[in-house]
Amino acid sequence: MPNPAAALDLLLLPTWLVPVEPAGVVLKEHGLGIRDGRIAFIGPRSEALKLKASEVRELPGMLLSPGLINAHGHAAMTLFRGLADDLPLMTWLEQHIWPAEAKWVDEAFVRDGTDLAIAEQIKGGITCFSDMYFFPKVASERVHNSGIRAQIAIPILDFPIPGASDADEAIRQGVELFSDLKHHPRIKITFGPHAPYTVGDENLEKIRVIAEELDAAIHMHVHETAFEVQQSIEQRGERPLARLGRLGLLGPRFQAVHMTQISDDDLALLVESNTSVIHCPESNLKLASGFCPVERLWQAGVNVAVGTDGAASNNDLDLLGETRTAALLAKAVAGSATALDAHRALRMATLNGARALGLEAEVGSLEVGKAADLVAFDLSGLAQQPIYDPVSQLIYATGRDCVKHLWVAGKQLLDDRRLTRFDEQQLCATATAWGRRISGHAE
Ligand SMILES: CSC[C@H]1O[C@@H](n2cnc3c(O)ncnc32)[C@H](O)[C@@H]1O
Ligand SMILES: [Zn+2]
Repeated sequence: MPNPAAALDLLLLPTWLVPVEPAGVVLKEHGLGIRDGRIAFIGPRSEALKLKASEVRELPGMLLSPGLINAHGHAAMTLFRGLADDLPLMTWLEQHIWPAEAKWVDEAFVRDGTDLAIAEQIKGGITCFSDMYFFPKVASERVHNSGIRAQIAIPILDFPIPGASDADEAIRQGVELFSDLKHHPRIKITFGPHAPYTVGDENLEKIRVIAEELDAAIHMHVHETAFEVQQSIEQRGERPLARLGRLGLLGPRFQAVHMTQISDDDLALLVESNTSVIHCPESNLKLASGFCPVERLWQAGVNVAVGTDGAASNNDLDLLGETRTAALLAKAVAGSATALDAHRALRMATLNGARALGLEAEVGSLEVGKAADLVAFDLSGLAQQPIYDPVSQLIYATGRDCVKHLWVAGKQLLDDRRLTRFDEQQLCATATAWGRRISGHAE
C-alpha cells in the first residue's frame, strides 16, 4: 500500500498545471508530487511545500501537462522520410514505399529507425506512441531500452512482409510477443491488420478470435480514402466499416485509423460499438486522402484521438503541430470556428489517446495514482506573450521546440531539451548513413 506521508521523489512547481481531467481546468500556484513513478500529490503550492521531497524543481514560465500520446504511426519509417513526396496514397504505397520496404527493411533498419522516431517524439513532448511496423519484437526492445511507453501493433497482411512469410506466421509471432510482454509496465501488444483492402475475411476472423481470447486491441487503417470505400462497394457489395462490423471486429478495443469517409450508417456503427477513431490530419492532407469530420464524431460521442502516421507521409512526428492542424482543420470541415477548441484539442492529444489505446486507467491526465507521464512546455518566449489562456497559447502559438522537460513513469527522458538516454549526434549520423545507402550514394 502506498504511504501518503512518505517522502516524494520529486516535487514539480510549474506556473500552470493542466490536468486535462477535469476538462478545461488550469491550476496556478499548484504543485505535483511523484513517488515510485506515479503521481502522488496534486495540490496548492503552499501545501506542496510542506511535503518532504528528495528533489524540488521550480518550473517558472512552464505549463505542466500529461505527456502527448501519438495514437498512430510507423516508427521506423523515419528512415524513409522524404523518400516519396507529393503522391496519392496508392501510388505512394504501391510504386514507392512497398518496393523500398521489400529492399531495405530488416531488423537493423527497424532498430535504427525506431530509435530515431523515439528520440524525435520525446523531444516533441510525446510520452506514449502507437507503432505499427515490421519486426515488432525489435521495436519493443527499443521501447524497453528508451524508457518511453508504447502500443506495438503486430503488422498483418494477406501477403508476405519483412519478418513473416504469411499472416499465420505474423499472428503466431504476435501471440508469442503478447505473452512475453503481458506484464511489461510500458509496452502493450495489439494486433494490426493493415487495412480492409490488404486483409481478407478469413484472416480478419482469425484476428478477431485471438484478440478476444487475449483481450487484446485491434489497430487498423480504415476508410483512409474514398477510393478504398468505392472499391469495397464494387468488389464486395459493402463498405469496409460495415464489413468489419459484420465480422465482429468493432468495439471498444478497436482503433479505426483515418476514417475520412463517414456515412450516417458508419457513424451509427462507430457510436453503437464504442469504437475509437484515430485522426491523422497531416498525412490525410499530404496524400490528399480526405478529411475526418472530427467535430461531427465528437458531438456524436465517438472517442477521437490524434496521430502523426509515419514520417514518410507527414513528414514529421510532431504531435503538438498535428494537434494544431487538427484544431484548425476541424473548424474548416465543420464550417464552424467553435469546432475543436484548444482545450478539447489538448484532450484529444492526451486523454482521448489513452482511451483509444486502452491506457486510460494509467495515463492521459494528471490524476493521483496515474503514472507520472508528464511534459513541461516553456511558454516564456516572446512568441507566447501575453498569456490570457496558456492552453490556447500552447495549441495555437507554441512549437515543439518549447518542450523543455519530459518524464515517463517518473523517469526523466528529456532534461532542459537534452535527451537523457540517447546520443543525439550518433542518431543523426546513423540516419544519415541509412539515407546515403537508400539513395544510392552508399559507402
Ligand atoms: C502493416 S502496417 C505497415 C505498412 O503500412 C504502410 N503504411 C504506412 N502509412 C500508411 C498509410 O497511411 N496507409 C496505408 N498504409 C500505410 C507501411 O508502409 C507498411 O507497409
Ligand atoms: Zn498509417
